[in-house]
Amino acid sequence: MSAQREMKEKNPWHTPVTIIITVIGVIAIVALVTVAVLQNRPVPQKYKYGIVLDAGSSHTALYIYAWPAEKDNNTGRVQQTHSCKVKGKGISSYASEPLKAGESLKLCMQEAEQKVPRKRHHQTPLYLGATAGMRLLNMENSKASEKVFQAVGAALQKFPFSYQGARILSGQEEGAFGWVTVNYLDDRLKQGLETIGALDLGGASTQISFVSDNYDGSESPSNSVTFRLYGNDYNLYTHSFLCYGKDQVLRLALAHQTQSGPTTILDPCFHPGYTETKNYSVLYDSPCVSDRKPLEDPVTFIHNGQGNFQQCQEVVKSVFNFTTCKYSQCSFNGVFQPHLQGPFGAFSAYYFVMNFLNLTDTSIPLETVKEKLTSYCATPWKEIVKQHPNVKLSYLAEYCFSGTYIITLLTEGYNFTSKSYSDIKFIKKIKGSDAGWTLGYMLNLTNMIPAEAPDTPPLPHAGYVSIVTVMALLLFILFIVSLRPLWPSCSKQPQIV
Ligand SMILES: Nc1ccn([C@@H]2O[C@H](COP(=O)(O)OP(=O)(O)OP(=O)(O)O)[C@@H](O)[C@H]2O)c(=O)n1
Ligand SMILES: [Ca+2]
Repeated sequence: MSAQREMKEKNPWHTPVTIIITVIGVIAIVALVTVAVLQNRPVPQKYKYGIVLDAGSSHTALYIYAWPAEKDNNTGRVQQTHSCKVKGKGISSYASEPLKAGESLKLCMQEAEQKVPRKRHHQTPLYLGATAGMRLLNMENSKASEKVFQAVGAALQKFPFSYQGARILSGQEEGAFGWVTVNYLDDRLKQGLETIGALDLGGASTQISFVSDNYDGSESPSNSVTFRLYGNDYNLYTHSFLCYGKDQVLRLALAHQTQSGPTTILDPCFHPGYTETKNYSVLYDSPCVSDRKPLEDPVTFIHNGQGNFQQCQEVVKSVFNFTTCKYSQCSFNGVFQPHLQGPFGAFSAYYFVMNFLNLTDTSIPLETVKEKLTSYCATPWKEIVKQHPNVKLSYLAEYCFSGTYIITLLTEGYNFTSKSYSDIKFIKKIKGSDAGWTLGYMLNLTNMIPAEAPDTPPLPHAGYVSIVTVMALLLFILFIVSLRPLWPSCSKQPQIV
């Protein structure tokens, strides 16, 4: 008995003071760890949404973007979560039946209603931006373009989103927002990295936008767009060539070959054996070519293919004017262009065409690309149709022309060389979001790219909690150690025998 009592007295952990301190300490640690764990458990992420309709000349596409609800201001955070291709042609093709332009959007809009959570519908901004097709219709018949916008606006307002209007983008906006999109998606803006130029090829216009160190915007100010994004200043060169999208350039090329009003043409840009009867009035029904219509022409002409890349390039070159330039240097049609500075991302029809032709790899020498095009264009139409049974014939017929146009536009038009050609990347998407002007347009209208870099806390939250926990533990241990004189065993003096 007495031995047991002696042991109890000697064990310092059995004194009331140390027991209380230990219990309090354990409770404190448990509380701290619980707080740290609770603070860092993954909470279900809430998202905000935005919808942009890209009303292009050839078709309309709807894009849904989403971003974490609390972090509107952070770069690289907005992502495309869904896209929908509207059935049928672009809204400008409904000039004579505007109500149908509105109706055409319904299916994609209903899809958007399903994709955006119901409780977010009312706060989801919805924009429609129209590009070159509506620019041309507006030039040709402004009343008709107004009616199309009215019909489209009325149709869009029937949906539960926050409709922000429909309008035509200027060529500068289209070019600049395409540039913002690719650089935002590639995380180049927030980090202040070297930017990527943007090359966009549509059906009715084409855009080139890039930052060049020796361009300050003073020469040809109409080509200059300045931005301050995340604390960095950008002086962007941008130009949009109306009528130089691939569908309108095809009209220009055919106009060049039908100047005298022939009944038959042998077109080097179409495959041998291709033959189609075409209507003069349809071909010349566009402000891009209407003033070139032959005075005396038959109703139709027979469009025969010949399949000769080199001669096709000559036809394509004829649609560019290289003779006038009042600036230090020009691309074509007397338009100023500073020295090219890569890298470049080339998207939309650049990608569709080069992807179809298996030519997206720009490490292939330009000479080899031309050889491949030469052999592709020379392939008989019958064989091309056989090789691609699932491709729409209207698309299929034009890839020889389109490939030739792309190579000619890049080299003769914009002055890419055999060397700088490899600075171009043909792309469709970056990190899951389509390259195009729509994301940049929405980021701008929702003020989601700040001019100044946002302040970031020096430590992430998890790091902060961990450090606090470790410090608290250390303090607790120090506290226990500092109480050592109170420990019963320590207070006893060693006995010298
Ligand atoms: N798989 C596809 C899809 C489209 N196209 C062609 O690509 C062009 C349309 O490109 P797009 O970027 O969609 O043009 P839009 O936005 O409609 O036109 P714009 O920007 O000029 O208003 C059209 O000539 C269309 O025939 C193609 O060759 N292959
Ligand atoms: Ca477009």
